[in-house]
Amino acid sequence: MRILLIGYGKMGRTIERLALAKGHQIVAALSVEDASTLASYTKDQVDVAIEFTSPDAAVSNIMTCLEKGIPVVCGTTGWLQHLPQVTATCQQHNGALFYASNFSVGVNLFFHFNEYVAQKMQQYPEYGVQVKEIHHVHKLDQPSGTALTIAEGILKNYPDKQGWVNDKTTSPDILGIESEREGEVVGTHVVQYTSPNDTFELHHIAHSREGFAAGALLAAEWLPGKQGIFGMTDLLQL
Ligand SMILES: NC(=O)C1=CN([C@@H]2O[C@H](COP(=O)(O)OP(=O)(O)OC[C@H]3O[C@@H](n4cnc5c(N)ncnc54)[C@H](OP(=O)(O)O)[C@@H]3O)[C@@H](O)[C@H]2O)C=CC1
Ligand SMILES: O=C(O)C1=N[C@H](C(=O)O)C[C@H](O)C1
Repeated sequence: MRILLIGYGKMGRTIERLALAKGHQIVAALSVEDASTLASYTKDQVDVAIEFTSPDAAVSNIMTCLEKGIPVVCGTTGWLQHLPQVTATCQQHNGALFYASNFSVGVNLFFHFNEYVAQKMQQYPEYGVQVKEIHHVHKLDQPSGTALTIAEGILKNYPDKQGWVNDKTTSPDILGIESEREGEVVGTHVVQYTSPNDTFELHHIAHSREGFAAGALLAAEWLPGKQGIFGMTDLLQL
């Protein structure tokens, strides 16, 4: 497959390494300096684009790909408030977008179990629930996209909670998401249920970025030829 990498940082470089090992071709790897060249690529040159940049750059990059008819896999987090606008452009151009806040298979299993556990635990009000995420100090967005997906899975099972707050809280009306930035931590997510008598946790620790990159490549192999907006539940048997 001919892959256009948009973003050539920690994720872009990891994806490049795995893609070459699988026999794919990297048409180009664009960093900030090359951002203006994105519009020069056509669907005849590129089978799929993989976008891992920054919250500020993602929407414009996705829109350009959709307008040019290039299927795009996006892992950048922190831009979902613009999803309605992106969805409209995708429909208008009969385009294809694959987005996941986290491409790791393990985290997507975690998402699945998180919803199941929340559904059970909301029947036991003596347990308070909170989410915690820990990432490296270079991360631009907070809370992490993964923590927001986890929060969504909890909130849909806790109708009395009105939303989330990016802090620790003991309020029963709101879900607390605590964010910590520490060294080079790749990505750690915890859902904790605590009662006066005990605590139990769902805990996911990413040991490297390879799991994210492998999932993004699987999505990129799957997406060409499809139309619409897709996510990991379309790709994995969960
Ligand atoms: N969904 C998932 O599974 C995962 C998502 N992520 C998310 O992916 C994003 C990127 O992460 P990561 O690779 O670690 O970050 P990095 O900062 O290491 O890399 C981002 C790269 O994108 C470049 N860039 C910024 N704007 C543009 C643009 N307009 N065009 C082309 N390149 C651009 C940056 O250039 P410069 O360095 O010059 O600023 C940088 O090299 C983040 O939002 C992160 O949260 C990360 C891991 C997994
Ligand atoms: O910025 C990162 O590094 C990561 N970002 C994603 C997120 O915001 O959830 C996924 C992963 O945790 C690493």
